[in-house]
Amino acid sequence: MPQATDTALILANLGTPAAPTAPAVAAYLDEFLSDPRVVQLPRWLWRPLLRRVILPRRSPVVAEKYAEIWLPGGSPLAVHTRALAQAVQQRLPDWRVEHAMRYGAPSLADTLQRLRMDDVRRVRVLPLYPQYSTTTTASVADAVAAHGSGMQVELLHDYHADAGWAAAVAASIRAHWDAHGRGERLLLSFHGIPQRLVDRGDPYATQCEGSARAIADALGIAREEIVLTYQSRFGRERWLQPYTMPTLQQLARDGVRRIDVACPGFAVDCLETLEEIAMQNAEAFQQAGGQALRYIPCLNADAAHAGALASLAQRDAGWR
Ligand SMILES: C=CC1=C(C)c2cc3[nH]c(cc4nc(cc5[nH]c(cc1n2)c(C)c5CCC(=O)O)C(CCC(=O)O)=C4C)c(C)c3C=C
Ligand SMILES: [Fe+2]
Ligand SMILES: [Fe+2]
Repeated sequence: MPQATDTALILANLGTPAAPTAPAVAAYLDEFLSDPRVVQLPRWLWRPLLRRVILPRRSPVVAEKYAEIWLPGGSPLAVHTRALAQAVQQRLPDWRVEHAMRYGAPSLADTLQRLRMDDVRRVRVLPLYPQYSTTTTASVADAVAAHGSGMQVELLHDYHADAGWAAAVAASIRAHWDAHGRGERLLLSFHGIPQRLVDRGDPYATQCEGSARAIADALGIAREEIVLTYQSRFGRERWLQPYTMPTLQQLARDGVRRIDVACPGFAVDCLETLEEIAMQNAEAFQQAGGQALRYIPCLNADAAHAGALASLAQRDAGWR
């Protein structure tokens, strides 16, 4: 078990553009989509396609989406990740708690370097992905392996069925029900990944299922009362199904009027929750005949979230 002061905890998140502008989004997507953990096409084919076709077309469109959700303090993902790290720091006064991004700033490389300069010897890296995926968690592991030399660095694999985390998610759903009444359905939407990766052994889908079960248990409802879907498909190949948007549209056509949607695969709110779910999917649900999609925010810097992560950080099991 790590001891005081010479121990640090890094909360590692995906990263986000520095500004809601096409050049900043292009720089971010360039780094993100060049990661072979994320896109597995051969480099000679993918690099020119990305640089010449995808970034010029996609960046201005995506920049407008970021502009719609941008906060005074920056991108929501950055603002909430920072606040979460501060909340965890308060619960771990003997640790040094930092946050870092896999893509963009503050980078994992710079953060590890700063800790090394300050003679921190033990670092625990907690990827802010409750469910393990090769596309996310393993990519953080790659960066840590590349930049974590000279220190004892441990990484948490996942916390998809952690009781404290599931209880925090359940409490946020209950609070939403108390404030707004319970909708006719509860839908949990997770970020998708290509089905191909799951077929090759990525445990992500199994862990998303496990999370839904843990959240149902913590809510005291049956798993069957939850609809589980996958969002944010990128590219043309088959991703994990069922897809979020067509499922919502079908539910509306089937007569569901009010639906509650939470995104427990995202530790903090970001483009994929605030724009894709709370704006785009909410509109599609209404256009298909639904009355209201009520989005339940991510845990963000909630006390229960910070408490669950602080207790994970201190635990002996799960780190390697
Ligand atoms: C929560 C886990 C995530 C998994 C798994 C994941 C896989 C994955 N994502 C892409 C492509 C994109 N994702 C984008 C945004 C985005 N993705 C996650 C999380 C996961 N991605 C988050 C938290 C965000 C939001 C970032 C923010 O700034 O708010 C984007 C960028 C937006 C866009 O251009 O649409 C892309 C692209 C792939 C290809 C993939 C697995 C193969
Ligand atoms: Fe993504
Ligand atoms: Fe998206």
